[in-house]
Amino acid sequence: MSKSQLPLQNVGGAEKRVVKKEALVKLLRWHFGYSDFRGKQLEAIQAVLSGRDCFCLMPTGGGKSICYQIPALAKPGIVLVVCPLIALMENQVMALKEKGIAAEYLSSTQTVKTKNEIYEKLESGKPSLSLLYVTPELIATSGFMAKLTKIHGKGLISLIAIDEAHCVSTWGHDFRPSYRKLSSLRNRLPGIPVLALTATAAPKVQEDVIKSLSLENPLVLKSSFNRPNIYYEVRYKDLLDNPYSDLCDYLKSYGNICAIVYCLERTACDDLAIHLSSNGISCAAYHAGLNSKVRSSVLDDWISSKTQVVVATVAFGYGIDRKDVRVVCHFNIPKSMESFYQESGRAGRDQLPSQSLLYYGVDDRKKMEFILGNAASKKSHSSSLEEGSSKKSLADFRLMIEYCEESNCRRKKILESFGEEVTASLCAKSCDSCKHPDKVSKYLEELTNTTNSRHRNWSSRICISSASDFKDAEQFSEFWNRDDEASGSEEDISDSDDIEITKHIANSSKSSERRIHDTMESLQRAEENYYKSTNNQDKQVNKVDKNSISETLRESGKQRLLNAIKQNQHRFSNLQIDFEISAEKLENECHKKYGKSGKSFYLSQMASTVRWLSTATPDELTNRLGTNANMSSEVVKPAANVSPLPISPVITTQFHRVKASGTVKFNSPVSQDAAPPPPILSFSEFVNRRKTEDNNPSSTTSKRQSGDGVSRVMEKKAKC
Ligand SMILES: Nc1ncnc2c1ncn2[C@@H]1O[C@H](COP(=O)(O)OP(=O)(O)OP(=O)(O)O)[C@@H](O)[C@H]1O
Ligand SMILES: [Mg+2]
Repeated sequence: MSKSQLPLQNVGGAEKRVVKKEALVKLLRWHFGYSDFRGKQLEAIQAVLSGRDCFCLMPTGGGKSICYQIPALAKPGIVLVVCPLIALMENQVMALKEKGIAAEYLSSTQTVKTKNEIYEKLESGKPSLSLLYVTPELIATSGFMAKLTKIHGKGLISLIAIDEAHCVSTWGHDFRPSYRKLSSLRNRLPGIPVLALTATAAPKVQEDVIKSLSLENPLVLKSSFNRPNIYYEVRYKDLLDNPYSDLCDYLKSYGNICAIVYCLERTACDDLAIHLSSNGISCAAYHAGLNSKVRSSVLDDWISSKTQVVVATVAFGYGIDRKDVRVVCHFNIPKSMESFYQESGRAGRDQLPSQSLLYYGVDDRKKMEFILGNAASKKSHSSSLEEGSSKKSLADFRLMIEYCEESNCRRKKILESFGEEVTASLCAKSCDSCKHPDKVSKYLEELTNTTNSRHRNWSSRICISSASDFKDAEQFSEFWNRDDEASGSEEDISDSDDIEITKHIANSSKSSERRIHDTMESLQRAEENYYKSTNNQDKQVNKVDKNSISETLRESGKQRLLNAIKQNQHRFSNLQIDFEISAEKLENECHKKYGKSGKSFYLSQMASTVRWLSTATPDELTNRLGTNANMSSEVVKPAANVSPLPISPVITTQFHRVKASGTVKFNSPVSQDAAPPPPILSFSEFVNRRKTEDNNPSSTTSKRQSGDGVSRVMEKKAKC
């Protein structure tokens, strides 16, 4: 594989040769459309490109992914990315492919055929891949490790990136036993730099990550964890007449904004989602109790703005990159400051004013204390390591209680809990305690009085309910399941969504191959049973009725596909197709394939078609409409003057990768002359401005004109 010609510069002596900033910025602009690097991104990229290990600590939404995605484009070879969740890998790979970057992931959810194709690519000796995403469980298997060693032997691995690296540490809030096995990568793939990335700032976790991954003299980069665009607020359930209605009014007061509401239990998600929906809020529930088809459709609808609010357990979150989440609400107190920071940090990834709202209730607090205490007492019978981590869970939760029950600055509390020293003025009245100190003090006083007067009732109620309700809560909430993860399974489904299967595998004492085989069989059996039951109409009349596809559903399906085509029309602008007829053809295809199997299969097929439309090339769309759906030739006419594929401005070898994937965007990146960032508006200013723009669409004309894009691309090509 030929080396790229990126310009190098010497820093502090001849040995330290780093890639020049200008060349990297060009790549960033070309592939991602961003005008410059943020925070410590550049330093991290330069470090790993020079062959140095790096530990990179950046806040949620800070842009950690770019730290390994740019090296993948700057240097020949594959960047191996270890990710904790399949959903996260899928999202990132899909987004990269949309940008014409050759990325793949390997997971147990893929078909054997797809996996084999990727393995063939890897073993071809000249893989066109830039990034390969894998689960930590896959890395732990001897079969995959042997493959990696072989690829490494051919000099084809350029970097190992460990995303969400705090999962390595038992001190972190999301410990994953399989992450600990990643230390073997250092010995098995010698000479390859390792980049560990996390948004978890506890010093103990940092030390543990560096040690466990055997990072050698790493460059340690730490950014401030402050999220200045998030306003923090706590509301007290015990002082509200009806917290459900309060949340409903709160969301409505901002109009049709995008939000995530976190609940502790699955049933609470369902109830709250029903309540919000019945009050006119576009919303859906998401948790591991729903089948994967439903979850996938909820996710699709939310990402494509069809639904605005998702009411979810912690199963929802990692790697979901919707930038315009304006509100993250915790309807129950989270288990630790780290979880709270990660989850609330999903708001405002576009850096615009956003809100974190936490509903604190004394009942919720007791429930969580009970759960954590229970876990601690179970573990006190196990190893001292586990016992230590359980005590830590209780101490972590204490910080969350303090966050809610103290009248001091909330932002300061968050940052100080991560060991960051901050001045009182940093907050600039962007939390309720700083903005309305008198009100917050009054509420806390009322809370103390209320809890004191209700204390006796509570303690008896809590004791009675604890035996039954809390046991149920343990079964239907998500966060502790990660601790129960199988530690040696072949390739566990790295998704909290698949807890049942993982647990089943963990409990089995069979060989790993046998376990995989069993899992595949049980999945197949479940699918066959589903088909049998839906086809057996005599016995299952009610089920089929419930599952039937109405004309209204089909109409809304067509509309959904039409919207998806329109959203992606910049890519299909060279095709002379009638969007409505195309949507109808695609819907017909879905209905023909899955109509008989029932609503959920039909919906999931629709969802996957929407996803497909977001990455399909004009040719792929033509083929699908032309052959699969018998599209008439009048409808699909490929334009005669299809523009040639653009060439990346910096690396010529990249051209082949881009061309191979065939999904180059014709829209050019943003202007090279970076405009100064707009002033940060207050949250209400921002929402009001959006409302005005919505009412006056002519004020926001589209800037994405493919003609401009192509000519700019051609200009760049000429410069090259
Ligand atoms: N230099 C940049 N300029 C503008 N936007 C950027 C830049 N780098 C990244 N982003 C955008 O910021 C958002 C957050 O990036 P990313 O998902 O990598 O964050 P993260 O640090 O991994 O967050 P999390 O901890 O939640 O996983 C993305 O939408 C990404 O495209
Ligand atoms: Mg990330």
